[in-house]
Amino acid sequence: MTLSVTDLSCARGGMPVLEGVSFTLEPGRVLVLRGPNGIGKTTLLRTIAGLQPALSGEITGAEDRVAYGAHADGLKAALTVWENLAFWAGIYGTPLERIKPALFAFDLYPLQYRQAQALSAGQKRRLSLARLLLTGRPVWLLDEPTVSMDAASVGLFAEAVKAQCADGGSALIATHIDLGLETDTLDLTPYKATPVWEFADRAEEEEFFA
Ligand SMILES: Nc1ncnc2c1ncn2[C@@H]1O[C@H](COP(=O)(O)OP(=O)(O)OP(=O)(O)O)[C@@H](O)[C@H]1O
Repeated sequence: MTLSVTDLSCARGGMPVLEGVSFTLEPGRVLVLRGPNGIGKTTLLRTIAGLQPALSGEITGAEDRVAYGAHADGLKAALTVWENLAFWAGIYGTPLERIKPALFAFDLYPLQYRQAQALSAGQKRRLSLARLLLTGRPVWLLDEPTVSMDAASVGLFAEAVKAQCADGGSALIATHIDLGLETDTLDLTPYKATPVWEFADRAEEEEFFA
């Protein structure tokens, strides 16, 4: 099933951020979100994930079909790597046998008994991404998934995305790096919302903050 976004407008902190965003994401495809810092990539992903309401527009094919991987790792610090994955499997009703392949996919097998709080930043990121494999969800929504990861880990991630797509899934990924995958690209720059209000000049801004 295709994820379809039509004429979507969304806000952050009560301020409109993006207006009139439309795209489709077909099964088997990867769509990379581009645009400068602050343009609204996170806001768009959160809106599609259902974590915040849209201002207007329509999203179809999301609902309980998406797995959202945020910037933050969102791990349970005191649980081991294996326990974190088991916790996640429990939430999604995924058989525990699926944990082992997820450990291998992100080179976490040797670390499986280590508490999450004792992992390096890149290892935490790998664990966070390994959880996606336990969701069984066909559409991945990922926000800067490769931050802190070395080249080998980025390669593992790219392989996981490829496998997800080969399995009929898809991924919408906000990233500034080249994943070395065949992807489509959506630059959000043209969809920047008209600001409700802006400072007329520097003097007005300085006066406001004085
Ligand atoms: N918690 C928040 N409260 C209010 N405004 C926010 C909040 N987080 C972000 N914003 C604002 O919302 C706008 C969109 O931010 P968003 O994080 O979606 O952009 P982004 O494209 O993901 O940026 P980046 O590339 O830096 O991650 C920005 O103007 C930002 O300053």
